Amino acid sequence: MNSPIAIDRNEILKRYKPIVQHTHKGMQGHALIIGGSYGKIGAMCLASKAALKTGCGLVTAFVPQCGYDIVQIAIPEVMVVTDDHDKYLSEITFHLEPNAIGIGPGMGQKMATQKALHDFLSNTSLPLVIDADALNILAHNSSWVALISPRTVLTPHPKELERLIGKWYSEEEMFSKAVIFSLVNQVVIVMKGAPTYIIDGDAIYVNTTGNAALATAGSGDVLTGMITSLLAQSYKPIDAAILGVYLHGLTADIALPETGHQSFIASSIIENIGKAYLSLEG
Ligand SMILES: NC(=O)C1=CN([C@@H]2O[C@H](COP(=O)(O)OP(=O)(O)OC[C@H]3O[C@@H](n4cnc5c(N)ncnc54)[C@H](OP(=O)(O)O)[C@@H]3O)[C@@H](O)[C@H]2O)[C@@H](O)CC1
Ligand SMILES: Nc1ncnc2c1ncn2[C@@H]1O[C@H](COP(=O)(O)OP(=O)(O)O)[C@@H](O)[C@H]1O
Ligand SMILES: [Mg+2]
Repeated sequence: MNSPIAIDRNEILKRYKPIVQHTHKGMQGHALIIGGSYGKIGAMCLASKAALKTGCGLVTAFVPQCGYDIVQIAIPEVMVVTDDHDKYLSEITFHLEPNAIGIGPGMGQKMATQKALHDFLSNTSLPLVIDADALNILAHNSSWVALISPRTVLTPHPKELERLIGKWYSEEEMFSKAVIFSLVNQVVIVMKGAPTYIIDGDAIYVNTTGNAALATAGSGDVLTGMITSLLAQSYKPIDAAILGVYLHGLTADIALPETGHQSFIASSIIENIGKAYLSLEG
């Protein structure tokens, strides 16, 4: 196994692209976030707001109908498109041209949603982040992994990773299975945890930011929105994954002296994205 490359400030400054003065919202990229189900629309609010606060110009959320008012009221800056079904996704069709898509937060695993994911993956070649229930559906239907476009970013936590690549009995075996999965399927794997590793073929990166304050509901949903936003802003998938994971962790390092571990919540990540960016400029 290659020794991991540390994702530190130096690595980030090689990749970070400051905003150009004469940009406009149409140039900043349009992110589409797909997911949500009855009782889990919050995951979509978090991911969509995080996408906006990471800098893309436009964000649309695709949710079941029960999510319409919730997302519109929670984040007026986000546009909303709804599925025909009230409580879960049943068919993912939209008439927009996003630059990147994130799919999975709060999506659930109903049979109709599984079929919708299958049809969606068969028909999209846009830069993509796959998270949460979309990963779980892929794990149940392993042949569908072949439908994923090359360079897609997968963001499993340890349980989701295990469902996807199977059990491991040592850390070495975990890395070897993840590297093989990445090579065979040509995907970037963000192995979330403490620390988070990023696997891009046989290249392995380890993040240096973040702390236990991130062990809170919805912090992965926020990360999905952040990486999707960076993809929509034309970052290469590996750079979007590296920068997204670094900034996400940095928010918790910045906020910790004020919030302590306990009162830091997923919304605190979103609130501190601006300070995390500013620390790159200094
Ligand atoms: N407000 C909302 O709308 C929210 C909605 N959400 C949405 O809910 C959906 C389900 O997502 P989910 O991740 O909670 O469920 P699931 O895949 O069964 O995994 C849970 C199990 O995984 C494990 N595990 C996790 N982390 C681990 C670690 N670091 N290290 C080790 N193990 C770890 C742990 O297993 P255990 O240790 O208990 O065996 C745990 O019990 C999804 O769509 C998501 O987007 C949530 O984001 C919350 C906010
Ligand atoms: N102890 C910890 N130290 C650093 N990061 C952590 C820790 N616990 C969780 N995280 C981070 O928080 C996020 C959790 O993601 P996930 O489990 O998908 O949350 P959710 O599904 O609730 O949104 C990941 O980015 C993970 O790396
Ligand atoms: Mg998650």
